[in-house]
This record gives sequence, structure tokens and C-alpha cells, in this order.
Amino acid sequence: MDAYDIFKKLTKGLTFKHKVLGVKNDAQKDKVPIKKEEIEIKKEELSDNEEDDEPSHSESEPEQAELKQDEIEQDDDLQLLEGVKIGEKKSKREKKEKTEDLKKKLELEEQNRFRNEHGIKTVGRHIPPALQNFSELVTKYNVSQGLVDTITQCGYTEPTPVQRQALPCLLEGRQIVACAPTGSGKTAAFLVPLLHSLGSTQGGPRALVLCPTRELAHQIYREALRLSATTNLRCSVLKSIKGTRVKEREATFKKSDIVITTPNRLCYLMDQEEVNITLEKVEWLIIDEADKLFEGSTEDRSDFRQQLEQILIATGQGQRQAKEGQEKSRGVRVALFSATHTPRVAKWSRHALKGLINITVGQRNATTDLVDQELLYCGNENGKLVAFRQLVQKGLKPPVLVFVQSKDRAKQLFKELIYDGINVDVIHADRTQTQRDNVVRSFRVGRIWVLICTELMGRGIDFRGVNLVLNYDFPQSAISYIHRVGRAGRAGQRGKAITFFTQDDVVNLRSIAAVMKQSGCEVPDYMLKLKQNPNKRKQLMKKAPHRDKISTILTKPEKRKLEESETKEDDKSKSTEAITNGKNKKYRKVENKQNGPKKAKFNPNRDGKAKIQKGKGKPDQDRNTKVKKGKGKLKDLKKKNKKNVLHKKAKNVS
Ligand SMILES: Nc1ncnc2c1ncn2[C@@H]1O[C@H](COP(=O)(O)OP(=O)(O)OP(=O)(O)O)[C@@H](O)[C@H]1O
Repeated sequence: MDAYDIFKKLTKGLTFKHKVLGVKNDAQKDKVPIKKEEIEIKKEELSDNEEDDEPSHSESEPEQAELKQDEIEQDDDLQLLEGVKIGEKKSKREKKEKTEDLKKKLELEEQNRFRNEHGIKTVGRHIPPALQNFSELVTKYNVSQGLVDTITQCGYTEPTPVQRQALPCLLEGRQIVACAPTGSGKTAAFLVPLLHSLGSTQGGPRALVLCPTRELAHQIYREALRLSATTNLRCSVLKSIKGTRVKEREATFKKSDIVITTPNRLCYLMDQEEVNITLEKVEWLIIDEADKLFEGSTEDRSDFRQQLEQILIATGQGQRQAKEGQEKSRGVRVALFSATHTPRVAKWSRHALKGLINITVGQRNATTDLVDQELLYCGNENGKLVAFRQLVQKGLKPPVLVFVQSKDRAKQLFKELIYDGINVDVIHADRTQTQRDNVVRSFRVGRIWVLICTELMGRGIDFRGVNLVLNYDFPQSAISYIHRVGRAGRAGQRGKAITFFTQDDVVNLRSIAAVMKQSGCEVPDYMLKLKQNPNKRKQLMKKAPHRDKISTILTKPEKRKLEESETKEDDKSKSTEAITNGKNKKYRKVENKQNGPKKAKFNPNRDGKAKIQKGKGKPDQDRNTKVKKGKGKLKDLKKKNKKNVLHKKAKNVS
């Protein structure tokens, strides 16, 4: 190997300043005579120790600047040929940095790929990687083996997608809004981190779980009991507060580490003067079915927003944040969970929660794809009952949940079905707490096959293996539809949903058909092209539509005729009265009342006198008494119109 070969080898990949070498162009370059002796090779050796001592990326800025300066100097000194500077030579450190960057990028790519595989989308900064399996809880997050064993004993072999992402986030103390399909295990996703981070029992409470219904609170409580089997943490549901029980409730509240309640109950307890409870120890606030709780009046501030503010103030969040610099206190951490996402939740959380991570599993505001959904046109109310009976005849596979729009309709349908020999019961807000508990229990254990319910059971309730959800009354919104349908197809099991509709339900038909289509169900094209009326839809959200009574008890035609003729006559007499008396609407109302059954009883005997004295209309001196009495009353009520009416009424009677 001659000098030229050595030169070529040493300078491989380097570019030279032509001036320095005296080379004018490429053609001439080859002709430049290079003598062996002229070549001096200077090597700057970099000790390995120096490399090892190099700081990582997380080093502070001034230190990094110093290092860069050193590098420049090193680069300046690094010369292969006399007079030839090699500015582009990469230091080992830079290479190491690059490889680390590359490694990080690959890791991120891998994490994203894993998230995509499980339909997880995240928005936020420094998001912890999704969990591969439950044993990572022990290795990465120091969760006790006992807790992980309990999880597996519950039959949870693999984390569900929402658990994969929410668990690491909450274990790192991050605030989150998690939106995942119904029945996808959101309850365990917030309970496990609570049970880990609270450690051993200290009372407090140190964690609050808010949910919209008492039934759901009890369900979460049961899950908490199951998962906390190996811990000594105390969980409780805030029960109703009745007179003497207040002190009892207060004591339970203080002893509990985790309290599960509806916001109404908690705020009611806090408002009681004789109750002395504090939320200052609260570290975690979980809001389950967040969009339901945030849903409310059309005003900017719903009831729940006010309650939430009251609760957050009671936790001393503001003060803690003020002291944050000194105490390094993080304040109460908030996590919101729901199957559906609404702008209200998004807006509140964006403004109120620092370092927020948004987690979405699957499509937003879509039904679970484990439920086969069907729409059934029934024509009218009678048609619905016929269709239901046909379904029963074909053979219903229990358990079945039947949703109606109001408690009155729930009662009506129950009356109809109870005589059909179906093993049916009903749950609604008018039933006592004990009745509601018994019904839920009976349905869980299979004593009841068909449960008629209102929207009360639409949220969060987890009945294992519901085979069919029947929307007897069309849901008032797509959100309501998603939650109702989500009572089936839970924890990986398949289910079915049938939705009855009539001509009156066309307003919402398109939005619900779109939700069905999104989750892979077949819907007729015309439904997706129906015109939408936003105003009507808004009205519907506030108030359920009027529907004919659910009843197959036929009224006799004669009777109906009679009733009709009676009402017609009534109307006639009312209108003639109005014309002859020339009364306004208000007056007519009072007149009609007078002409009712009470007036018919009037006759000028002793009985009548007594009545007249009470102000029911009386001639002569009695009339004066009445007017006097009436006057006082009218004065109190400040209703001059009524006074006139009573005057005229007395005149008429006389
Ligand atoms: N990792 C898991 N593996 C298997 N089953 C699970 C797992 N996690 C939870 N479950 C079960 O899934 C069912 C549904 O869970 P959960 O009630 O928490 O759902 P959810 O997402 O809160 O539903 P909803 O939105 O309707 O409230 C429960 O019966 C629960 O025991």
C-alpha cells in the first residue's frame, strides 16, 4: 500500500478545500503530485472516559452549551492533513445522541402502532405508553402483586383498550378524559389506580367517585369491593340521609378511603348544618358518566357545574394550588369517564384540568360493535304492542331489557305484559329504594326475564349477558340510544338491540340510523337521507314526545259516542255562557269551576248557606259577607281580576 492509498483510505468521504490543496478543478485534482513525506497525520485521541462522562439529553441548557463549545474545539483540533480542517466529522457523542433519538422515535412509533391496533387515540403531552399486559403494572408501576392477582381472579386476563391507556396515565398521576365504548371496563380503569395510589387505609375520604344514579353507585361499589379484596382500604356508598341517620352517615363518610355517590347526595350532606365533614383530604375525583352529569339545562351553568364547583372548593383545591410552590402539593386530580363525548365535558376539562390527556377508544359516540341492531317500523302505539307480542311468540331469549320514555309508560306496559304470562318486572323512579334494589337483584340472578325500565337504567348499569335491548319507545337522542343499546354486548359478549319506531319518531331517525351505520349495521339508505330539523330535535331532547297510552283495553263504541256527545254539549254550554256573559278567558275559567259539581249542589237551604258563607256565592246580606271575605283574600293576593269575577258571580247568583 503506497502513500496515495493510505491518503485515500484516510480521507474517504471527506471534501477538501481546493484552495488549500492548490487544486483548481477535478481534472487537475488527479494530477496533483502528493509526496509521502509531505503527509503528516495528526490524530486527536478522544478518551473513552470522556465519552462516558457525557451528560444525557435532560441536562440543563448552560451545561449543554459548554459541551457544544468543547465539541467545536475538538472538531477544530481534529485534523487529518496539515492545513485541512474537518468540520463535518461527527463526534461519537453526536452519534450516540442520534441513535438515542432514533431509538426514541422507534419506540414512539411502536407505541403508536400498538395503540392503533387497539383503537386507542390520545391527545396530550408526554403520554405514558399503553399497557401490554397486567403484569406490567407490577414491573413498571410498582403495583402490588396482590392487587394484580385480584384483577386476574376477577377474570380479567387481558386489559381492555381503555384500561391499557387509562391505567398508566392515572398511575402516573395524570388528569384524563377517557371516552370508550359501553361495557369496555372503564370502572376497573379508574378503580385500580385508586386502590394502588391510596395504599393503606387512612380514612378521609381520599377519593370521590361521582356518578349520576344510585344504582350505578352501588354497582361501582361492588366492583370496588371485589378489586380491593387484598387491600385494607374502605369503600362506601353514600346512602340517603334521613333525620337520625345523619351522624351515622357522617361517621361512615369520614372512615372511608373511597366514597362513591351521586353529586346530589354529597352536596346535600355537605349542606346539612349538623354535619361536620371535610373533603380536604381528597386526592382523586373521578366523574363517571361525565357527559350525563354535565348534561342539563340550556343555561351556561348546569346544576352539576355548580355542585362540582362546590365540591372542588371543599377539597381546598384553590388553596392547595396557591401553596403548590412551597408544598409541592398537586391538588385534587380529576379523571372523567364516559362512553359518549359531549362538547360540555371537553370545554370544562380543557379549561379546568392541567396537563390533560384525552383518551378515545374506537369511534367517538358510536355503539359497541358487539350488538346487532335493528329498526322496526310499527305504525302506531298499538302496532308496538302487537310487534312486542310477536317477538314473545317467536321466542325471546332472556334476559331482556325494555326501555320506555317515562315512568307512566313503564307502568302501562307492565300492566299489559303482566297478563301475558311473561316473567316481567318494572323499575322506575316512583318505586321505593328497596323495591328498586330487589328488582335489580332479581334481574341479575335471573328471577326476572324481562325488565321494563326508563332512562334511569340506561347509564352504566352492567347486567351480565343481556341478550336483547328493546327500545319500545324511540330514544330521544343518539346519545341515549348509544347508552341504552350498550346494556347488551358487554365485556366481549354479543347481544341484540331492536328499536321500534312510528311516524312520530322520524325526527331522530336519521341520527340514530347514522349511529347504527357507523357501527356496521345495515340501514336503509332513505333513512340516512331524511331531512333533519334541528329545532325539533332540540325540543325532543328536553321533552319526550306525547304518545298514546299503552293499552289494549277497548272502550265500548256506545260509551265513546256518549262521552263524545257529552263533551260536545259541555263545550256548547261553555261557549254560550261565554258569549252571553261576554267574559274573557280568565273569567270563563272561574265560571266553569262554578258551574261544576259544587254549584250543582247549591240550593238556598241551610247547607247552601254554609257554603255561601265560605264564599261560594250567595244573595243579599250573605253576599256582603262573602264579598267582604273575598275582599280580604283578594287584597292579600293582589288579584283585582278575581275580585271582579267574584262580584259578578255573586250578582249572577242573586
Ligand atoms: N379486563 C377485563 N376483561 C374482561 N372483563 C372485564 C375487564 N374489565 C372489566 N370487565 C367486565 O366488563 C364489564 C363491563 O365493565 P364496566 O361496567 O366497567 O363497563 P363500562 O365501560 O363502565 O360501561 P358503561 O359505559 O356502560 O358504563 C363488567 O362486567 C366487568 O366486570
